[in-house]
Amino acid sequence: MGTTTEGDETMSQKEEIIIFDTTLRDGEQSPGASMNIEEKLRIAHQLERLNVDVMEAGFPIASEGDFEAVKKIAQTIKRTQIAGLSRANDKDIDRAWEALKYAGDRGRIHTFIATSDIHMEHKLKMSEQQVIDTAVAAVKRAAGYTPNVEFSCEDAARTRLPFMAQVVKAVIEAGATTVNIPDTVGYTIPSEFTKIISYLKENVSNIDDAIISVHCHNDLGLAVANSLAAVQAGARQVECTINGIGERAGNCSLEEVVMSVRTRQDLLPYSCGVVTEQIVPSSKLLTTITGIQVQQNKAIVGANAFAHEAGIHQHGVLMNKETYEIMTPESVGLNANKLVLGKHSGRHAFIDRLKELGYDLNKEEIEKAFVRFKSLADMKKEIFDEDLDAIVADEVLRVTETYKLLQMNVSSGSFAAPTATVQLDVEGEVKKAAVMGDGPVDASFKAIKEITGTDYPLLNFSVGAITGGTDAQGECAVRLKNAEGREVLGQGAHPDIIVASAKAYINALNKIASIAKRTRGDV
Ligand SMILES: CC(=O)SCCNC(=O)CCNC(=O)[C@H](O)C(C)(C)COP(=O)(O)OP(=O)(O)OC[C@H]1O[C@@H](n2cnc3c(N)ncnc32)[C@H](O)[C@@H]1OP(=O)(O)O
Ligand SMILES: CC(C)C(=O)C(=O)O
Repeated sequence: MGTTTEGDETMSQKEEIIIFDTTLRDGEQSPGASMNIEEKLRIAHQLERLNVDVMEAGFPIASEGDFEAVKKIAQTIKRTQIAGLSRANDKDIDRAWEALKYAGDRGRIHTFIATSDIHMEHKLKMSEQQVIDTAVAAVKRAAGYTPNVEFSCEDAARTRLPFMAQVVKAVIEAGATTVNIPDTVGYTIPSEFTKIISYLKENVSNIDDAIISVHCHNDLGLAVANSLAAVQAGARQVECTINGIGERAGNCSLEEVVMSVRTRQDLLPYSCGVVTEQIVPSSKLLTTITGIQVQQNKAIVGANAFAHEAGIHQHGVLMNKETYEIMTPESVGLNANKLVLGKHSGRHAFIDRLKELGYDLNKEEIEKAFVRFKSLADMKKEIFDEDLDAIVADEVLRVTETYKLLQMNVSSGSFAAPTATVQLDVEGEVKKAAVMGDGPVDASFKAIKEITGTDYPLLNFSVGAITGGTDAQGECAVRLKNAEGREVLGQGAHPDIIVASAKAYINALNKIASIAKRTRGDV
C-alpha cells in the first residue's frame, strides 16, 4: 500500500506493542462462548500461529475445567506467554500458578482488584487502604512464584486519578512488571483515556519500571479507539480478543487494533509481531467453535469487509485497488488466488487449503474430513472455505459420540402432518422412531428425544446458509440447557437443512452426555 511503511528493517527499530490476547478468558465471558478444553487448546494453537505475545488462557480458580484448560495450554504451547487471571487473594493466585507453572518463565499471573469508588463501596466493601494493602499482598504473593506479574486496577477508567496513581506506584514497588488500566465498563472516550494514561506517566515516579497495558470494553463502540489513544499516550500492551468477543458488548478487537497499527504507520509508528495473514483463519476458527457469527459489515473479518457493490467503487477498484481498499485482503489472510476445490480435487489441495484456514489436523481427522468433502462435492459444484469450516466443525471438532445419526427421512408439505423417521446408533445399539410434529424440524427433534429419552429445554435454534446458491450447505445451531443449567451449543451442517438441524440437535446431546461422563469421572 502506498500509504503504509512496512518492511522488517523499519519495523524492528520501532517501539513494540505487546499484543495480549484474552479470547480464552474475557472472550469466553461472552454469553454462549464457553469452550471445552479441547476447543480452548485448538484456539491456543491458532493464537500461537497468529503470534500474539501473551494469551490469557483462563481463570484457573473459576472451575475444574478452566484450571485443566490453562494447565494443558501451559504444558502444550511452547512460544507464547500464558497468563491466568486471579482475584487478589492467596487461593486464586496459588491455583493460577499451579496451572501456569508448566510454562516456566512464560507463565504470567494476572491479578486484579477494583479501584473505583462504586466498586470499592458496593462490591468489595473495602476502604482505599484495604484495597491498596490487598493489591500489594497479592502482587507480592504472585511475585514469589514468578517475576512475570500483571496487576489490573479493575474499573480504572472510573477511578479517581490520584488514588489510582497511589495503587499503581505501590503494586510496581511490590513487583508488578505490567500494570493494566482497564476500561471495564466501556465508559471512557479517547481524549479522556489519553489524559488518564498521561496522568499516570507524569505522576507515578516508578512508572517506567513496568509496562503500561490497556484493556478496553466496547459498550460505547470505542474500545479500539480508546486503546489506540492509550498507545499514543504511552501504553505498550493492548489487551484484545479475536472478533472483539467478550463480556457484554465485547472487548477491543485484535484484528482492528493490529490492522490500524499496520495500516497507519504514519500516525502509529509501532511494531507488533502478529502474523496478520492468520487473522481471518483465527476469526473463522473462533466462529466455528463458538457458533457466534461475525456481523457481515464487521471491520477486517466481516463477509463484506472487502466486497465492493457500488458501481463507482467497482470502477475505482478495477482501475487501482487502493482507490477503495486501505489494506489488501491477502494481508489479513483472505487469499484471492486460490485453487478451486471441487469433486475432482485430491488430498494435496484439500490439505493445503485446510492448513491455510488454520486447521492443523492429524491423518485420521484429515481422512474423515476428506470423505465428507468428497460426498459434499458430489452434491455441490464448488466447495468454499465456509463449507470446509463446517465440515471440520462437524467431523473433527465434535465430542465423542454417544448418539450417531444413521438415517432419517422426513415428509412435510402443506397437506399431511409432517412426520420424521429417525434412526440413531445409541452406544452401539440401533434405535428408531417415527414421530409427527408441527413442522419437519419439530418432528425430527421429537423423534430424537423419543429415541434418546431426553427432553432438555431448547433455548435457541438458528438456521443459516453457509454459502450462496440453492446448493449451499445449511448450517444449524441448537442451544440446549442441561440438568445443571449449563448452556450447550450444538452445530450441524448438511445440504439438507432438516438433516443439518437434526445433526445440530444430536451434537448438543453428545456434548451434554460428554459433560455428564466427565462429571461422573467416566472419561
Ligand atoms: C472485570 C472482569 O472481567 S473480572 C473477571 C470476571 N470473570 C468471572 O467472574 C468468571 C469466573 N468467576 C467465577 O467462576 C466465580 O465468580 C469465582 C469462582 C471467581 C468466585 O465465585 P464465588 O466464590 O461464588 O463468589 P462470587 O462470584 O459470587 O462473588 C465474588 C467474590 O469475590 C470478591 N471479589 C471480586 N473481585 C475481587 C478481587 N479482584 N479480589 C478479591 N476479591 C474479589 C467479591 O467481593 C465477592 O466476595 P464475597 O464472596 O466475599 O462477597
Ligand atoms: C480483569 C480485568 C482486566 C478485566 O477483565 C476488566 O477490567 O474488564
